[in-house]
Amino acid sequence: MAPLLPTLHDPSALRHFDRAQLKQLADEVRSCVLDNVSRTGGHLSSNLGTVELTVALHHVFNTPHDRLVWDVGHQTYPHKILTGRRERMPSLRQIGGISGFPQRSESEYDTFGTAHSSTSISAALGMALAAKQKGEDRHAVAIIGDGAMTAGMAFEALNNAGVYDCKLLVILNDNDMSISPPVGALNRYLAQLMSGNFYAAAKNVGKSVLRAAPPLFELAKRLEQHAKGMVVPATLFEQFGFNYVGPIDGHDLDSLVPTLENLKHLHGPQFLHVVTKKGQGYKLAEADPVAYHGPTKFDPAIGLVKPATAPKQTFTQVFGHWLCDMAAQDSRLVGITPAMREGSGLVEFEQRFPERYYDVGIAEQHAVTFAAGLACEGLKPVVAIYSTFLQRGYDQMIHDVAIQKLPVVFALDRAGLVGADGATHAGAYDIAFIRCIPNMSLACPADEAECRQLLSSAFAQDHPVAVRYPRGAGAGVATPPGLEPLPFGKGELRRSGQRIAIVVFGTLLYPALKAAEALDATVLNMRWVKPLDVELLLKTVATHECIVTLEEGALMGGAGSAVIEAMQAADVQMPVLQLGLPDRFIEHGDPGKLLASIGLDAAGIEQSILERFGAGEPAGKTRPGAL
Ligand SMILES: Cc1ncc(C[n+]2csc(CCOP(=O)(O)OP(=O)(O)O)c2C)c(N)n1
Ligand SMILES: CC(=O)[C@@H](O)[C@H](O)COP(=O)(O)O
Ligand SMILES: [Mg+2]
Repeated sequence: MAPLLPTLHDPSALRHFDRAQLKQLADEVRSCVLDNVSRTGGHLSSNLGTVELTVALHHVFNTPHDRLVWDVGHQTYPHKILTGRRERMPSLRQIGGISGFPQRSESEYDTFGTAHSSTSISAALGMALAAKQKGEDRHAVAIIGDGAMTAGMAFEALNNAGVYDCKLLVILNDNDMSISPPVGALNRYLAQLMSGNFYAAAKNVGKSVLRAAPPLFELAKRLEQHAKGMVVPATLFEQFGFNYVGPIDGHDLDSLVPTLENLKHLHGPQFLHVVTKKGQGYKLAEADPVAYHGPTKFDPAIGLVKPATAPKQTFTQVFGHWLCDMAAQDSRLVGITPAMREGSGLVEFEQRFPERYYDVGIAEQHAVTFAAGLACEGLKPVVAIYSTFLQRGYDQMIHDVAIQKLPVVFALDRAGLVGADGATHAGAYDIAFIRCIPNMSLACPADEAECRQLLSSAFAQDHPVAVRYPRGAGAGVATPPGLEPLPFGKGELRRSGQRIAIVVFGTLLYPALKAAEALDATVLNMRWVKPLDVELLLKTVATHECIVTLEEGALMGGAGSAVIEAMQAADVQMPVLQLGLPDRFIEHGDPGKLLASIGLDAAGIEQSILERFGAGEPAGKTRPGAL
């Protein structure tokens, strides 16, 4: 049979494919996903699991007129392949290439930009009600995973949607997995829905009844509802006002296509429960969907292999070891993750201290307030959370933790640029949004050793403290075995030089030291954004002509702003150059190249300083009055 995929430049042709062609197409899409992800790295298991669903959706719905809204968006490679981006797949998640997530700027088929979870039902409801208000005849379909469904936001949207008569279809893609095995009562409930006789009965009912396409549609609908009534008590989703259908096999096009065709003609909010397998069709990913959730490049014939030489220790590993060591020393310590056990380095902690480990699901807001509750009772919670996902828990951090001055430690992983995931996942804002909160402190270790020490410093405080560290490895500085803290709120003079002082917050210390060699500049390693070591800062300012601040965080309101505020408060006038993340979103790509592209590597730092302050003339002459 001639391949179908190369002839498809958009989904219009596949609307006319027969079932056999759709099956062939699904096989080709699956191979295309595996082939490309094995070369580029990226999200694999979830994409292998959505192949048939994607084919069926583009077959049944008139996309992009009908809106497909994917949740998280890490499962949209089949969708990208079918919507004109197959040939760009080799550029996936690389600079200038296509994104690993849906982006409105990338394609008209990407109806809603996403990468943080649990937004799809809200956005699709907005689209469905907008269509209704404007008198446009279109469907809005939200496709949400069982993991993403655990977030409060998904339930806020269900609660709102259930009372409207609009063309909204919510598809729950239930693969019984989040990144790691799913947690919580909803998961238990979905497992019940999928279990035993009910699933078998519903599946057969679906096949015998739902295959009857319109014009027998009304009859089919009645039969289906009757059949459902016989085997299913009202589901949670029906209580929310949805018409619930399922569970059906999400890899079986013979179930998917007629079910979707029928649902398209029903009135009011519809809910379809499909069951899929993460990693479907690639045995290694089926067996270990966690490892293949977001693998780096690999040979599909062999699968992921351990590197021959031990890679450098990552900051995540430094945190994981610290957490276990501190837990062994202090029985009050409890560790919390909002569904990021592997990514946040909690695997060993869960094994060793299961009774002190809490995976709360994709529920960042709850994670923070839950920690506050634990702290109220004298426990010492450590919330391990990606900087970008803490954005979800901001009010909780202020209202539930900081105002009550509760001693919660926030271990902020993925601070700064993260690379291939791009702007949605960059930890760009935590310095700016944390340092303005009273009672909060914020530390930014320059390397692995300081990371361990500053975590100990944070844990020793009687108020909330965040410690931010980046994705991956740092300078490679060996961590001390003990748990000795570094002094609270104190930085260090790292290099003495002339005229220019570079005031560094975090891991950019190392490129700064290189730049400083060339410029003979002074370097301060500040370690803390808040409290700021004002004494060290002002002492240094007094003996220099110009100041450079450096951080891997948004410039606006960031650590550099804190330095300028401190100088203003002390009535010190001096030119200040602020280096950090600019006021624009930085797309995906290799993190080293991205940092270089915005001048945050050693050469870029040196060049920016030379451009601003010259190679030796007095700073006042270079930029009079600058601050
Ligand atoms: C707000 C937020 N928290 C955490 C994540 C990290 N994350 C990405 S995918 C995922 C699991 C999603 O599970 P599910 O929706 O079931 O999709 P599956 O991976 O099973 O296809 C998590 C926790 C995220 N993207 N957004
Ligand atoms: C889609 C998502 O949010 C996660 O899968 C994320 O891509 C993981 O990122 P890390 O690879 O940095 O853990
Ligand atoms: Mg899932």
